Order: sequence, then C-alpha cells, then structure tokens
Amino acid sequence: MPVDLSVSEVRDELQRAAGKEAIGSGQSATRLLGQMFHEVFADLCGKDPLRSGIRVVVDAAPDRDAGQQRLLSHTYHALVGPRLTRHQPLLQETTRQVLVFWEAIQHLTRWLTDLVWTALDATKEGLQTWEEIAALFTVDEKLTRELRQPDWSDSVRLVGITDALIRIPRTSRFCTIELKLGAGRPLMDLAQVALYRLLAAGQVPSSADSALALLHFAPTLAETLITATEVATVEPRLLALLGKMAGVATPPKAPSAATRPEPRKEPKAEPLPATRGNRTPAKPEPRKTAKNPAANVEVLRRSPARSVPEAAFTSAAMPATQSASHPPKNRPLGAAPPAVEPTPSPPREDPRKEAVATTPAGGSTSAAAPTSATAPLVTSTSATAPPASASAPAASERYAELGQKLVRAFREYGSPVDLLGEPAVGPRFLRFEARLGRGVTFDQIARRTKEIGLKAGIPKDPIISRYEGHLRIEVERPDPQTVPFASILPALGERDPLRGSALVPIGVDVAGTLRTADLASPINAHLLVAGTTGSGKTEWLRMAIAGLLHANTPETLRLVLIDPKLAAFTDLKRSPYLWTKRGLWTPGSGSDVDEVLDDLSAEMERRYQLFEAEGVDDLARYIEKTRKPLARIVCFCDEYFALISQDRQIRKRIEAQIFLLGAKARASGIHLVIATQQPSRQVIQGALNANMPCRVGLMTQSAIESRMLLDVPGAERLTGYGDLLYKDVGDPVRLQAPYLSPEERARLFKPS
Ligand SMILES: Nc1ncnc2c1ncn2[C@@H]1O[C@H](COP(=O)(O)OP(=O)(O)OP(=O)(O)O)[C@@H](O)[C@H]1O
Repeated sequence: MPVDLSVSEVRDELQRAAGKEAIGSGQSATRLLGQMFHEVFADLCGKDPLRSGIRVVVDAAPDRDAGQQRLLSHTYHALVGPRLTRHQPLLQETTRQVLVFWEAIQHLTRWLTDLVWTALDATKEGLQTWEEIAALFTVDEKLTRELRQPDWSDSVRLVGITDALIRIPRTSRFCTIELKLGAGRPLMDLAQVALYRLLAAGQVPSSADSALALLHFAPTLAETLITATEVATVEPRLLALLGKMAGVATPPKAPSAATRPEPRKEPKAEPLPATRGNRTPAKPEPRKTAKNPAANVEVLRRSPARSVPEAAFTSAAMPATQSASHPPKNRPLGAAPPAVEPTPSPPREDPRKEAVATTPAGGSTSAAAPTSATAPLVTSTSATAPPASASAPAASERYAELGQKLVRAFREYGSPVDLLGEPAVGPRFLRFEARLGRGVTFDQIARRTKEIGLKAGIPKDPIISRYEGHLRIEVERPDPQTVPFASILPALGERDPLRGSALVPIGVDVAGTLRTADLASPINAHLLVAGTTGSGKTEWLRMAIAGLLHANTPETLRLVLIDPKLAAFTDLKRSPYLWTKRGLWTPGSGSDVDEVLDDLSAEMERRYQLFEAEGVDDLARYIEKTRKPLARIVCFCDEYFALISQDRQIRKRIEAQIFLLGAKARASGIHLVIATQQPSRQVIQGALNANMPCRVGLMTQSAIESRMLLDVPGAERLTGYGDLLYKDVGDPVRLQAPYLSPEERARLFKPS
C-alpha cells in the first residue's frame, strides 16, 4: 500500500528543516490576502459566467484596452471589493498590505488579458467564445503520482493541488501555473517546482513536453519558467526526503548504481504562450523570467549548496539518528525522538487545552486566534464544564469502548487508524486524536464518515478533520452534559458602574474555557447567529443577553429587542434595560420594524455629534473623558428571515439600515446581534454578509448553509442543543452554549 504525502507537508518540512516557519504560518492578514489572491485568480479563470474575467475580456473584443479596463472594474466590484468589505475588521490595520495586494491584482488582470488575447489569436483552433477559452484553464487541479525507488520499502503517493493548468493554444501541451503573492524565495521555489514536476510527470497529458511556470506578483509580475534541467539538480535529494518522510527509505548504504534514483529523461520545456505584451519568449529556453530577468540570474548564480532547500535536503536525507527535525511519517507520535534534533518541532499541546477548530471533510484546521477579549479570560478565569461523569470510571470506560468501536469500524472499511490516547471530553462531544494507518488517505476516511458512524453506533456522523498532521474525530458524547449559565459567571467579571462590559458569552470550549465576543472590538462588533429550528438559537440569544445583564446596569447597557415570533423575549417586556418604550418590538406593536432601526441610526448620529463636541471618537473615550456612563445599546433580533420575507419595500429599508449600522455604529456603542433560521444566500447575501464577519453557527440543515455562514461545511453535523461553531478570525471553533434555565431567566430578566 502506498504511503500518502502531500506537497504542502513536504514544503512545510523543507521550511522547518531550514529553520523557518512553516509556510502558511505568519500574520493572519497576510495569509488572508494570499488566500484572497488565489480565490480571485480561481474566479477569474473559472467557468462561472458571473465571476469569469475571461468572459469580460472576450465580450469587449475587439477592443483590447476596453477589455482590460472592464476586467479591472469587474475584478474590483465582483471579486475584490466584497471580500475586502467582508474582512474589513481584520484588514483595517494593514492598509499598506491591502494596497500592495490591489496592485498585484491589477498586474494579474493585465496578465490574464494578455493570455486571453493570445488564445483569441490562436485562430487555428478557432477559439471564439469565452467558454472555449475558459476550457483551456483547469483551476485548482488535484494531481497525484505514485513514486517508487529501488531503495524504498514501499511506494509513496504524492498529492498536490496546482493553482492552474493551462493548455497551450496551438499545441496540446500544458503549462502548470503556481501563483505566489509576494516576492519569491528562488531556491525554495525551485524545490516546490521540483515537487510539482514530479507530480505533473505522472498526470498531465504531454507533461514531458510541458513547462512549469511560477508567477510571482510582488506586486509586479515576474514569470519564471523552470525546466527539468534545473529540477534535476534537486530531484534526487527531494526523493530522498520523500522516502524519509514517508518512512519507506531503507537505511543508507554506500551509494551504488542500484540505489541511485533513476535518471529522468529530460523533457522539453514549453514556454507560456507568447503574449501580445511579448513577455514570454517565443522559443523554449531552459529558464526565462520575462519581466524580471534579474531574479532568474540570481537563481542561477546562487550556489544551491548553501541554499535553504539545499540545507533542508541535506539534513532531511540523513539517517534519522543524525537529523530529522520531525518524526518520520510512520514513527508513532510520542515515540522516542531521534537522538539529535537540530530544529526541534514546537511542543505539542495537550489537546484538552487547545481551542477546538473544526473544518470537517477535508479542510485544514487550526485553532482560531483568540480575540483580545478572550485572551485574559482564558488565562485568568475559566468557566469549567461540569466534570460530571467525564472523570468517573464508568464514563471513561464507555468512552474507551466507543474509541475501540471507532477503530474497528475504520478497520472494517479498510482505513485503519491508531488512537492517540484518551479522548478530550467536551460537554457534548468527545474528541479523539488519531493517526492514519499506513497507506490510508484522509480523503478515504472523510468519505466514510456515514458508514463509520453507523457501524460504531453513533447517532450523528462523526466530524473528522485534520489537525497538526493527525486526525481529529469528534463524536457525540454518549452522556451529554448541559453547561449551566451560573458556571460561566466568574468569567464575565464584576459590574463596572461607569464603563459596563461589552463581553458577550459565546460558549465553552473542550477545555472548559469560556469564549466571549467583545462588542467593542471591530472584529466582533456585530454578530450573526444562525441555525435550523430547534438548534438552540433563541436559547443562545437569551443566554447572551443574560451574560450582558450580569455585567451591566441599565446605565451602562440598553437593549433593543426584535421578536417576530412573539416568543423569545417576552420576559423582558418590562425590563429596565429596554432602551425606549419601543425597546421591545413585536409584530402588531404599532410600528414597522424599520422605524426601530431608524431610531438607532438617529441615536448613532446624535452620539457622534456628542463625541465631536468632546473631541473624542468613540464611546470608551467619551466615557473616560466625561466620567459619565453612556449606555451601550445592543439590538437583538430573533428570526430575521421573518422580517424580510414579507414585503420587498420593508426588506430594502431594513437592509439599508443594517448596512449603515453595521458599517458605522460600533464606535458609537451600538451593536447588532441578528439570528436567522436560514443562512441561505438569499437571506445572508448583502447587508448581513458585508457587515457581520463574526458568526455563531448552530446546527444547520445542510453543508451549503454551513458554508454560507462559516465558509466551511460542518455545522450540519453538530448535535443541536447549543452545540455550535464560532468564527471570528481564523477557522471556526467548536463550543457549547451555556444554558439559561427558566428559573435563572425569570430571576435575571425580572423587572426590578
Ligand atoms: N445551550 C443549551 N443547552 C442545552 N439545551 C439547549 C441549549 N440550547 C437549546 N437547548 C434545547 O434545545 C431546545 C430548542 O432550543 P431553541 O428554542 O433555542 O431552538 P431554536 O433554534 O430557537 O428553534 P426555533 O427556531 O424553532 O425557535 C430548547 O428547548 C432546549 O431544550
């Protein structure tokens, strides 16, 4: 059975061995911009007519300049603008990076215009329509190749996703494109290219004749063609690294003809199609950088012997006892490390202490960065989930038994896994950490969740994700526990009669730590809550309100409650926390709901005038300066869909107000918390999507809804009862909402 390795694992290993951070680490804004750049590229070259940039250029033909202009405008309005707006809170401190990103996007549109015109010129193929040209592109293509070496005990299946494959017009050859935002690291690039070359040789038609192009947008474009001749210098060492990472390399012997990697037949390089801008050479040459020849020269001049990848190859290819910065793939985690670890890997945290980050079904996962609001809480106080039966022997035996059932089920389906210790016990789910068995792929496992759930007798399909190079399997806890609201109170702090508190409790993570959203922070200023009927939305809204009431007085907090179902907030009808007499809106209360929102907008403007008079720009500074409380106003809306589904005109007015408040109200101390049963495109797109990046995802009806809300599937496999995925920055984190019992509610919500 071949051992699977992905290109990104190998790339990260090279980075680590070179003593650098793994690719993909780094500032979240930088990562986000890189990801956006790839998404925009995929949209422009894809087949969706509403997003395609190819269509825009072809539609404008024969006016090439008009095509370029329209493409730029389309790219901004349809693809870049909405993404920037959506991520505005994260990006607002990084104006310079955003400008560089935009410049790179402009260069990308020029490159695409050139390429489309080259294709249009290829009259021999009779390419006329945008669809025909778009068919030349394959975006995010998954490539797989099984590699064998004489000194390997098993084969290695290498998997990678190339940014784009372009069939060169007039030939049947292919050019593999790797896209980079930012300056390249020439030798690291070379190593990556070598990996793709290995891959492409097994997959792409005519690959022997094909070229691999690196497009660096830094932000100007440098196109680099890399040929097999160059790749050949690093390929043997790369193969040695692959063998070592996969654990198939046999101990090194004195080199002999038999153990040397097979020499590769040198393929001819195919340049990128010559463009009208004449950036690419007409004739294939070993390596060409059209825009930035200096970069090429640098690559060729620098001695690979002292380069980053070279060092990595050298150390990685040595016997495990001498190098190996990371355990080989088949060494059990936790087994004795090699004697010498020149660049030790970061210590693995106790899984129980990690924030849960779930991107099921193939997505990569990482713990989301805590917001500034949560950080001190995490370390100082924590609301611990009831220890309950988690530590009782009977319960732990049941969990162990469940773990064994899972192991058997995986084995029966031909995808063996090894559990790594006992599960972490959350209030409603158990999280097992596991290692893939030899030759098993993640996709194989992810495809089998239903069967494995059934076989192991688990009511809901397990949620399986990747985390730090191993598997996370989350299953419903057989003895689910409720997190009582009272247990989180210490984490919410005491009442501050002047400033109050802007912390909204969200839920408790697997380690029992409360996560909160700080409404005063730009990232969490407004919240969108969604979940199917019975998932726990209304209870969540009540719990969030109770959390705010606990830490505020009516001088520091006021509520505006919109209750289309007439059921969510009735206990608060006479609460002193209501903002005005229109503070609780229900259908038939004598006004349209948009009037309530109008009142909030008017209050926002009034506050900004107050602030201006005091020479301050937000609520906190105003309070500090005047030493007088001014209540934060939080508008909770249950069932938003019911409000907007009645009348088109009212919907328009509501959306306009939400747009305004979402964009401007935070600094004035006015916030929106909006819940909907249907996180569908029809409901979310527009005002909500643009201004509410912070999301609470309870169980949804489908993976599509989950994706719409959280950008990833997974919420459809939650268990209900306040089991949720919370997303502010980074990947969603799985949390359990505390439960406010009717008695506590009556006590906290009573009119005083
Ligand atoms: N955090 C929680 N802990 C335990 N049980 C909960 C929790 N939240 C909700 N529940 C249970 O789930 C039931 C449904 O919750 P809720 O009424 O909030 O759902 P909903 O999503 O608002 O449904 P609908 O949209 O149909 O009103 C509650 O009656 C309660 O029994």
